[in-house]
Amino acid sequence: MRGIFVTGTDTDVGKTRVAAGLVAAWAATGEAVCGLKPVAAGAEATPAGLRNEDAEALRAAASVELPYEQVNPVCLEPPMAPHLAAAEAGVDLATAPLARRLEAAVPEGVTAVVEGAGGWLVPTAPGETLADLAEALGLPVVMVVGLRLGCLNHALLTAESIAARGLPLAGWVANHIEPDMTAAAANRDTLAERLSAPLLAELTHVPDATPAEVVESLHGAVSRLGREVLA
Ligand SMILES: Nc1ncnc2c1ncn2[C@@H]1O[C@H](COP(=O)(O)OP(=O)(O)OP(=O)(O)O)[C@@H](O)[C@H]1O
Ligand SMILES: C[C@H](N)[C@H](N)CCCCCC(=O)O
Ligand SMILES: [Mg+2]
Repeated sequence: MRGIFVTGTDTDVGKTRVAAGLVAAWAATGEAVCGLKPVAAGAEATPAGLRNEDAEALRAAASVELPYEQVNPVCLEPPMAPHLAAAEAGVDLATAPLARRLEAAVPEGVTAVVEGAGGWLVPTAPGETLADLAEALGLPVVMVVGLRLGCLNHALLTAESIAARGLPLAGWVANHIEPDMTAAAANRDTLAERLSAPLLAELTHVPDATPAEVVESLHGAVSRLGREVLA
């Protein structure tokens, strides 16, 4: 598969904002691009079936339209750890068949932006995590850092675990999820010094950012990823 896997330092750090923004920014350059949300926990019942808002946002940003079930093959209703929601629903989260489904869903020549769920090592099937899925798909990783107290440790642990699997960390995004984090810029600089991957973009704190505003802040990230990862 050609694309990137978007992980984050935690749940609620801005992975969807970044992933959907990257999809839209790529689409704006004329690229054939789609978003995928392999496993979603937290969904609404609709007449068409369960729908998760991350998957809907990724679909809405795409230039290549895929059926909902291909974008989000596993959609679980309760907003909780996915392996627990899957156990309740009797759903199997095994990596290998899920990776095969995703690969079959993305047409040749289409770039896929794959959003994880929660952080890097969120459990899936027994003994497996979402990191195994990123590895099975063979994708370079983009890490979204939600800038808040505690994120330095989370970001450095995540980067170390990505490297330990031999996956490339294509870059990271500094996301100002808090309006008034103390020493936000110094925390960003600390990570820039200690992570070997490039800082791809910085998203300022904007609670109700429009898609156009998010795209604007990700143009540079898309051209860098395009040159270095998708070339
Ligand atoms: N830069 C920002 N400024 C203000 N609010 C933001 C920013 N980035 C994200 N948010 C808000 O934070 C919340 C969480 O963001 P988002 O849904 O993208 O997180 P996530 O990492 O994808 O979470 P999940 O693990 O559930 O997939 C959303 O309400 C989003 O609008
Ligand atoms: C419900 C939430 N928004 C995400 N979909 C799932 C987050 C799982 C986190 C699991 C954990 O690391 O404890
Ligand atoms: Mg999300």
